[in-house]
Amino acid sequence: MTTQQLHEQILQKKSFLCVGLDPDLTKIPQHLLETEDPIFEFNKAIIDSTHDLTVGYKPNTAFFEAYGIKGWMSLQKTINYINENYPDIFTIADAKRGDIGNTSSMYAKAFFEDLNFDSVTVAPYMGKDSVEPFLAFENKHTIMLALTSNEGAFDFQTLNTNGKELYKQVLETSKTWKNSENLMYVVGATKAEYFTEIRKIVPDSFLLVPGIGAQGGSLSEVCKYGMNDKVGLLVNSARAIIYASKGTDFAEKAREEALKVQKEMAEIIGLKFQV
Ligand SMILES: O=c1ccn([C@@H]2O[C@H](COP(=O)(O)O)[C@@H](O)[C@H]2O)c(=O)[nH]1
Repeated sequence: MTTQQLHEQILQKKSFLCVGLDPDLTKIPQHLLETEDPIFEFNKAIIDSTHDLTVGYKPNTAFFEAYGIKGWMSLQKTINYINENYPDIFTIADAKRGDIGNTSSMYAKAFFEDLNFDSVTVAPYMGKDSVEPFLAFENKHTIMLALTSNEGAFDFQTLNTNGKELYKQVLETSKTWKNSENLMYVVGATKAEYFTEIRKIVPDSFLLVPGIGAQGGSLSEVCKYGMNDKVGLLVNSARAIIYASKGTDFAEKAREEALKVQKEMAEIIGLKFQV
């Protein structure tokens, strides 16, 4: 998927919501545990009930890898289900990969070719040769961690290195890499006050923004400081949507929560873009 197609879908759906698929067997409704593949059944129901309100799905691979080979198969079924039934929806493998180039190439193949995700999250710590193998894939996107939503982001990412905070250095340097037009960046919603500075460095890039909902970030603050003239944001929420209910009505309740976020987004888009 191109960023232009993503932008068009955002305007059409009046939404820049990305629903996080973080299935946890201790949290999903009891009745699903009797099915052959509870994780897939859970995801499928969430996807079917929210697909018109969201432009992206972000399965976090940890929540699949934790269940071994069965979890990996649930991930494959989930991405296939989205690609077959809702091919316009942007998919993100939240895997936070990155290694020496030779190994990164294999990670890129796994997520872009085998699983056919539109994008994958990558950690920048190992530098240029660890990220460029992901960038080589046409119409695929590499979403690099810039300033994360957690408290530990202040341990390293905001440290001053040669007169500049590390996350700014990461943003600036990454722009010089081959095929950098395929980059997007992760910026936490809990760090809304940093968006103005970030937009000075990457005015046109899409930002994946986790941290509204369960982590308490503010959607309106993120939009105020982070939105560009093409929206340029994919705002993720997982637990607040997918675990809105533990009962048989979980998919319905997930839709209600997603709708609340989408309505707020529609209002913001309407005000800013007169659509
Ligand atoms: O900085 C980051 C990077 C990734 N995440 C991931 O996003 C979701 C957030 O889930 P919620 O339930 O909406 O809090 C989860 O998969 C994280 O691993 C992040 O939160 N912050």
